Amino acid sequence: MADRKAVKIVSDQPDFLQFNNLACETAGGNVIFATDEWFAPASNLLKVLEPPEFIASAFTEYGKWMDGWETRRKRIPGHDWCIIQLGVPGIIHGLDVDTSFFTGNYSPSASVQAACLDESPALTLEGDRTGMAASDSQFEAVAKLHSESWEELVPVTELKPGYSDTCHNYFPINYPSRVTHLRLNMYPDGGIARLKVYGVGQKDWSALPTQDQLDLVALVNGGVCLGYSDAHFGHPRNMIGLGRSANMGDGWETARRLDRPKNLQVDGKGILQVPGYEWAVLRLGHPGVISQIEIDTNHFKGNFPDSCKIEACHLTPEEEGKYVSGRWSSDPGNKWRVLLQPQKAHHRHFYSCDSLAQSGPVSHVRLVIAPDGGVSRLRLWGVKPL
Ligand SMILES: NC(=O)NC(NC(N)=O)C(=O)[O-]
Repeated sequence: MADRKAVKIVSDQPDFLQFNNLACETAGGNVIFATDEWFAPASNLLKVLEPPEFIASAFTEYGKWMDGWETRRKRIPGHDWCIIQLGVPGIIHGLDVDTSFFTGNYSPSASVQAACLDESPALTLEGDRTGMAASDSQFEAVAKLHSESWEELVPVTELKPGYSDTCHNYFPINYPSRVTHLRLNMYPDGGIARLKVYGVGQKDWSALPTQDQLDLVALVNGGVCLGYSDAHFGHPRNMIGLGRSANMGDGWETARRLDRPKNLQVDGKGILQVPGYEWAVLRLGHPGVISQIEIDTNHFKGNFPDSCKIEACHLTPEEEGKYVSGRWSSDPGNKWRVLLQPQKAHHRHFYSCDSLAQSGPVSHVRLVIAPDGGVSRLRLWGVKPL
């Protein structure tokens, strides 16, 4: 089941939660090694479409079925750890070590290390439920090559147990370097439901020929959502994920606006005349001139928007700073230029756009949907400037 839980930003939540999850399975994240996966596999850490669940009656031949990574009660020296390859390498701004439903068996402490292993031989290691010693030595052989590369992101820190009011263990991260791999250490053993790695992808744009068309807002190319008016059912960052969306949970979906007129009217183009709209602002991975737009409302069948419009502008990092204090908080009103006039939006649409209207490269876009609804994907094809 898709995550239909309301995405509600409450004031005591950290700002970094707005960024992309660079490690989740839908972004291509992968656990490449775990010291022990007796009760539950470490790959569960990266699930994103399913929030952690607890099924009281579910048991496996290994013990109680748990939705997370859970190791044995350790009876030998050492601690448990796993290596995660990020789906999208980038700059990490925060972590959520989520212990949901691990109460009498949560990991009491954890630490996180990071590395940039772009140039490394592929790490293709396998843990299993019984033969950890062999896998450990296999890993150590490779890890030795890189032992100097691992930096501490989070020191050994006590975790809170997985009750609904304590399960999120948030860690703001201030680490300016690009990360490709994380090592999650549990001290000494136990369970963690999910690891969310919030950040922004970083691509080597210098290696890309300028004439190449690229989806400039894609998660893998460094696109990021900076703010939105509403994300009740799904966060706008989902629109820039890989491929077509998996289901309705893998898209931006707002609540129904309450200011919809009681009797709806349309204009000459069939567009609803409504006072309200919803918006999401995204920063491109690199400024560029956009020539093609894709707006896909896949899976949103009874709840696609009536219309959508795209505006764009160019902001320097300093200018962006004026509008983003933690989150997108004010708006460069008069800087927006219309890139796509209001269009009906009810399936997968491709639009050519007028590069002249951009009068040069743009760095930010605002998708405006009216009155409300869901969009599964937004693609903005263009070229970076010469
Ligand atoms: N009831 C349990 O969860 N027990 C054990 N864990 C699992 N998954 O069976 C444990 O104590 O670690």
